[in-house]
Amino acid sequence: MSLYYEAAPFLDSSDQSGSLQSRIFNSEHLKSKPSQVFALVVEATKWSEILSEVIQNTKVLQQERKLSPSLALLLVHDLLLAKKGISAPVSHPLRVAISKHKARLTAELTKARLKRGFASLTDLKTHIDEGSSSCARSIKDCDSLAVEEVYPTGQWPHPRWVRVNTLRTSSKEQLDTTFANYKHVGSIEELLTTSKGTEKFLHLDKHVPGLIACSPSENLIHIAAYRQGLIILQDKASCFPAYLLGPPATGRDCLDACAAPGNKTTHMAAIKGTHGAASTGRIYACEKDKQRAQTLQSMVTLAGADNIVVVKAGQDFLRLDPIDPQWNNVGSILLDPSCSGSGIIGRDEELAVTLPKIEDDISSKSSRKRKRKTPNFQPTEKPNRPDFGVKTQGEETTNIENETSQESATRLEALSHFQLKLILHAFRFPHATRIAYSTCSIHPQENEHVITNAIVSPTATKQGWRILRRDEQVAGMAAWHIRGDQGACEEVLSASPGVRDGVDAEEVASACIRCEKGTKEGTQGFFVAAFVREERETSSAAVSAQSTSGEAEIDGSDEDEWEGFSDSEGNF
Ligand SMILES: C[S@@+](CC[C@H](N)C(=O)[O-])C[C@H]1O[C@@H](n2cnc3c(N)ncnc32)[C@H](O)[C@@H]1O
Repeated sequence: MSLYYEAAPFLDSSDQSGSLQSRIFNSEHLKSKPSQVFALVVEATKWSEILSEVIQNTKVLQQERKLSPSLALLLVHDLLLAKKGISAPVSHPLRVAISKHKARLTAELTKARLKRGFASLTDLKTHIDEGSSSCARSIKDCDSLAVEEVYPTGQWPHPRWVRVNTLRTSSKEQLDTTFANYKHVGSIEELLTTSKGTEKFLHLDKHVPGLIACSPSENLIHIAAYRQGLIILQDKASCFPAYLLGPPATGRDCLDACAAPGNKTTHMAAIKGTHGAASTGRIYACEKDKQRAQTLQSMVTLAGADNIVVVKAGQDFLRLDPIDPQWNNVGSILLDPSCSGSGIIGRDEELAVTLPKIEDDISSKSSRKRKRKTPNFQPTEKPNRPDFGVKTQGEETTNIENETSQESATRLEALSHFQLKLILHAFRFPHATRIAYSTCSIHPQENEHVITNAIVSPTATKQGWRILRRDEQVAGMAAWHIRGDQGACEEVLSASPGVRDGVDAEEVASACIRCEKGTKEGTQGFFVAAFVREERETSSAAVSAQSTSGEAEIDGSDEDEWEGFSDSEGNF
């Protein structure tokens, strides 16, 4: 019997006894692999709202009488979204029945996507993944099965992270209403391994205020609190940058250099909002991509942050003039630039679909760049890639890891330069005293190397920037146990001896915060660090003079060399 015939009853079933996975894995009638049935049902469920609309609009069910709604949903899912397409021979009646409608189904999916304001299928996928999960609620009721059998990748499932939007509500209010029927558990591990019938569980995060972890199977995108912007689905690691940056002194402005889709922007707004709307200052949110800026604007409005956030649609951060008087009040800058996205859970498939063009852009731009000039501060070209203890690192195949080592080194080098360039530009805002830098990459080339290169740059020295040490960080971030890789910092320092005395690799590494993916912490792969300097009076003339010296080879390079990188980001 076909996989689809076997999976369909699980979609139809009103049987809620036990979790979906226990019902599938304990079924005695399956001929297909239970893990395959389980993955298909979970994925199709995540997409059911949109695909049902697509199926209805194409009137496929009226024309293909042998298809039930569930069968059609499963088939359309695989036809339009699965990497390998439909798992049946070309002549299989189900495959024939659905494939002949492919053109209309694809067109309807595009319409459904645009109607929801998503510029690309990748954006929609990210949104869907944020709103649901391919992981099961619990593995406890599958005690007899190895984790690998339940989760074929061997990874721990990813909790559903919820940030309470304190611009619109409070944690107490949400715990008393939206989450009133949830039982509290003491750790993520307990959350991921607890299941009792239909009972719901949550864990209050110990590191970021107002952050809640729910079971992976929790589908919150349909609930009122989400639709009204009271809660925001945001991965734990993605909440670190705004929290680490910290609420700036009241009245000071913030810049979010790379803002769309806006999770960190609205988190910053929520932190600033606690000062009271009148005295918060503004957040200027730059987004180079105009379409993504529309998503950003919608998110800002939904979050109730319109009175704090000013969206600069189509604005390239690198084209802002730091000494323009309009930025005189900017005290903090958040830099969350485009990156390889190697830390994102479920990234592999997405990359395979979307990255070829971007990779082409990066490699062609970077080879053009090499012909022109060599920057003073080159991120180390071929660093040893340390093992950060990511459980599944060997199994992860991001596009970068699939490339030849020369291709991936070239691409990472290009990304590193872009990221370093953003930081050096941020250093020039004369009245800024804090900068947070983050990526959803696990590669040291985009993380420790960039941070250390920035600290030893002439701009950092002249402008007085240094790393924000662990002991100076806000309590939750100082307490986080996974820190940066010292060896990676040492590589950069040893390549630039004497450039800036007093920079200590151990101190820099411990100031860096890392998150690993696929572990019991329930985070994605992520990196964040912050820079700080004392408040000082810097005349515009002095800043201007400084900005034209030093690392001009980096900062003076043609802006268009950096075009093409803007979509390689991971968005949470
Ligand atoms: C990793 S995403 C940012 C995610 C966002 N901070 C969040 O938490 O929702 C990077 C974004 O930066 C934008 N971007 C890239 N280069 C930029 C530049 N030079 N100026 C402004 N935006 C840029 C990209 O278009 C992309 O939307």
